[in-house]
Amino acid sequence: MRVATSRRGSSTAPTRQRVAVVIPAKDESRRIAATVRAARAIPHVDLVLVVDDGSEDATQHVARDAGAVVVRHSHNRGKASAMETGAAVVAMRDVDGRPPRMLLFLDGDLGESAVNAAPLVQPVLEGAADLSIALLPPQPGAGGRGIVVGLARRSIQSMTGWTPTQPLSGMRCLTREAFEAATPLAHGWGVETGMTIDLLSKGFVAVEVPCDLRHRASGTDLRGQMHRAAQYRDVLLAVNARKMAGVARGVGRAFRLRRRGG
Ligand SMILES: O=c1ccn([C@@H]2O[C@H](COP(=O)(O)OP(=O)(O)O[C@H]3O[C@H](CO)[C@@H](O)[C@H](O)[C@H]3O)[C@@H](O)[C@H]2O)c(=O)[nH]1
Ligand SMILES: O=C(O)[C@H](O)COP(=O)(O)O
Repeated sequence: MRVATSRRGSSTAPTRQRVAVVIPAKDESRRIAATVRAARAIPHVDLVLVVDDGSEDATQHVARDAGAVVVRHSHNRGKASAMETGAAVVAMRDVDGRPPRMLLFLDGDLGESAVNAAPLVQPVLEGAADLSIALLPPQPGAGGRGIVVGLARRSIQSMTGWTPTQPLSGMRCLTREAFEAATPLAHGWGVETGMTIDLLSKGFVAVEVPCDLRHRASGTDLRGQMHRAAQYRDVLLAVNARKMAGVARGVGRAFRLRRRGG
């Protein structure tokens, strides 16, 4: 388990704590049933919510038949938006007098391997971390050259001091407090990078946890390269927005100090 060098670990009571799995899904009808069934088998999970992000296939029906609660965007809005919708729906289904459910975000294409995300729950449940991020084994057919991953890793490193191994990994478990501190989420594929920067900057603790997960990796074909270009764009936008916000905060602080001094 790799631990970020940041402070703070929230003290989530281990008893009665429940976990909601949130699965953003766009055109995942081939794998979503196996993913949902496997997610339901993860200890502490009592709700599996699929957010169908404007799919053109039967994702919503297949997911419902497999036992998920399903909500749907009528138009595609991107992964980050699906995550926000999912968290809002979980909040509506939380019960008064019980702690809010922890959130476990899983991709829709994990299939049966989704059950192997279970080790993400424990560090957050025990309060050792606020955010746990899955470290995946090498994926068959993956065609990445590390360009997007490198951009995200270097950006997180320079802005927080922590060097994640897999900065784009979207399989992550976090407390509701941490999720709320990370909103509004960065758009689209920038969501993981933005979330990690925001949470570590605010003193939350992140860990990376090895999980034996398999997903549909992007290849080297045109589709794969187009996908990476979109990822690069979104990660860059997320990082630049946070850098600008940092500059604005610095200017504001200097201005206030000057006024106080004068
Ligand atoms: O508009 C979209 C596109 C995708 N998805 C879902 O988002 C998840 C991840 O998408 P995927 O196509 O599998 O992307 P990958 O490139 O394989 O994703 C890697 O990189 C992303 C960041 O760029 C992370 O979000 C992922 O967790 C990580 O597996 C899947 O469940 C998709 O169905 C949406 O909800 N809306
Ligand atoms: O295939 C991948 O690992 C992601 O799409 C990121 O691509 P990258 O190789 O440019 O980092």
